Amino acid sequence: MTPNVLLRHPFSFSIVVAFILLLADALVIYPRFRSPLRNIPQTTGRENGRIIFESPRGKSALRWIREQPDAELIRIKNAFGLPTILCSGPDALRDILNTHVYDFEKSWGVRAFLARAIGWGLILSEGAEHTRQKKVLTPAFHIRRIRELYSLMWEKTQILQSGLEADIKDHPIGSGGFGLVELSEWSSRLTLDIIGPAAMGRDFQSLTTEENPIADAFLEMLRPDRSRLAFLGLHFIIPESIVRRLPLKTNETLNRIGTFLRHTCYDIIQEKNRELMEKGTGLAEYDILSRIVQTGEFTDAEIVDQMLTFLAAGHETTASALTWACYLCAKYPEVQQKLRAEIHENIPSSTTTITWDILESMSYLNGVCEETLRLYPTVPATIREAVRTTQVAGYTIPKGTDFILVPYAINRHPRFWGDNADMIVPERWIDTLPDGTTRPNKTGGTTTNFSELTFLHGPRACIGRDFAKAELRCAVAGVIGKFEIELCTLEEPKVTGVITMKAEGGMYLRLRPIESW
Ligand code: HEM
Repeated sequence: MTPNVLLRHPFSFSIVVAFILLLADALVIYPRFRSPLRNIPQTTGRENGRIIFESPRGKSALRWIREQPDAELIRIKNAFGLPTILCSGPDALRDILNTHVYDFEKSWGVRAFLARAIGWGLILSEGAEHTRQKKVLTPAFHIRRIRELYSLMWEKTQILQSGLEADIKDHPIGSGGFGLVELSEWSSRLTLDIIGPAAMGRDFQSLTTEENPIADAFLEMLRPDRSRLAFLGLHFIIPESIVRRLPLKTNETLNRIGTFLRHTCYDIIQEKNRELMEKGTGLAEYDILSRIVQTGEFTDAEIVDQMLTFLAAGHETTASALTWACYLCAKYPEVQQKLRAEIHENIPSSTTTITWDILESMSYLNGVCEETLRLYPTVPATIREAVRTTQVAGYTIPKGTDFILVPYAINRHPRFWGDNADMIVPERWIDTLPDGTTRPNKTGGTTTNFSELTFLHGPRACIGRDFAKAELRCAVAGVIGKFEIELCTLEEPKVTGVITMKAEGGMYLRLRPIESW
């Protein structure tokens, strides 16, 4: 179309001009002169897309935060030049996680992707429905209930010890009684065998059986490889309803595993319903499922989704934390030795019965677990979208603005953690009282809760936080008490993972049993 043609067709001309003006407004005038986001400090270049593929996820965010240490918010351009906002200061985090928490939701595409793996349970519910579900489910995670589970957690940790001893014998390395052990799969099996009975009264026995379809299903579903990451990335650009119809192998795998896990959960729920009919409402209140069934608040289909959520969110996460705790102990032998001394002082042998007050009073154990969760937050990044125009740290945020929250970066922010933010310092989490005794503290010596985002905060915080911390304490005490651990290479493990932080190719470490414990 030449200009002459346009002048002869004024209507077409106006449409073209209007289109050019709209484009110029959207790409140049609005972002530079009118957008309420324009005053937020920004990074240079278009770097957002990296966050999905980089290793570790959150590395770039940490760099941006360190470049602008006092910023509450940082503007990043995504692959299409549109802004995504990184939350980097305590006021912004408070607004998003507490004050205006329901003005933010996880974007639809990512929720739809996650739903195929973890069901439409609590994690993916939003707004009033989330408030309702959280209210009903929270009592099942009361600290009193968690403490009742310590004996189950310790019993399973003892089974893990036997499994590791056998593995060491089968895979000797060098002289001196060491064996080469891949820790991440053992950790996964341990946490699955704890969440099974705790969540649904079903012992999957994955620590003792070679073939375990449930454990294998989760391992396959969450297998961290580039095709899975690329598949996740697709959900940011193509609607999920289209992605799920593409002839991709990942679609086939997710459908197959999803159907298998759903059927398994459904069968367990039917069993639980029958038990409830037979015994009336006096059903043992041991597992989370029994409690949920007895509330009468959810349909069977909804309970299947909640169970899938608890199984997925409740096992890979803590397994990852245990794996990184072992890695850190191998990397820092002085931390390992100090921790073992505390464990042996408080728990005379691996066959001793433990109680929650013993485990919860061990300051150094608490410090090592907290530092692991800080340095290797299982969920290194998560996203939010403003579902209405709102305010964050004094900035007006238009509806539709995308946000990223990056525990990996916040947890290593020198503004909160000082110059040694990247180092493991368990002592941060220990208070020394005037009489010289020590006790664990909850903030790592920082002045705000928002210095650590591993479990987030506020109404959307992880419901399983106390559960995970108890489980981690038990498992770390059992493994470090019973085994000396060494690195088998000085090379840093490459961190990967679709949602959680995993070591690429597994976490191979050298282990030697401590016979005297
Ligand atoms: C080290 C272990 C764990 C870590 C680091 C962790 C981390 C998180 C994070 C960051 C979230 C918020 C995600 C978001 O909103 O974007 C979350 C939510 C959640 N987690 Fe965990 N989690 C852990 C263990 C567990 C366990 C053991 C369970 C269950 C037994 C669990 C169940 C959930 C549920 C149901 C939610 C949704 C809460 C809500 O939206 O209200 N998590 N977790």
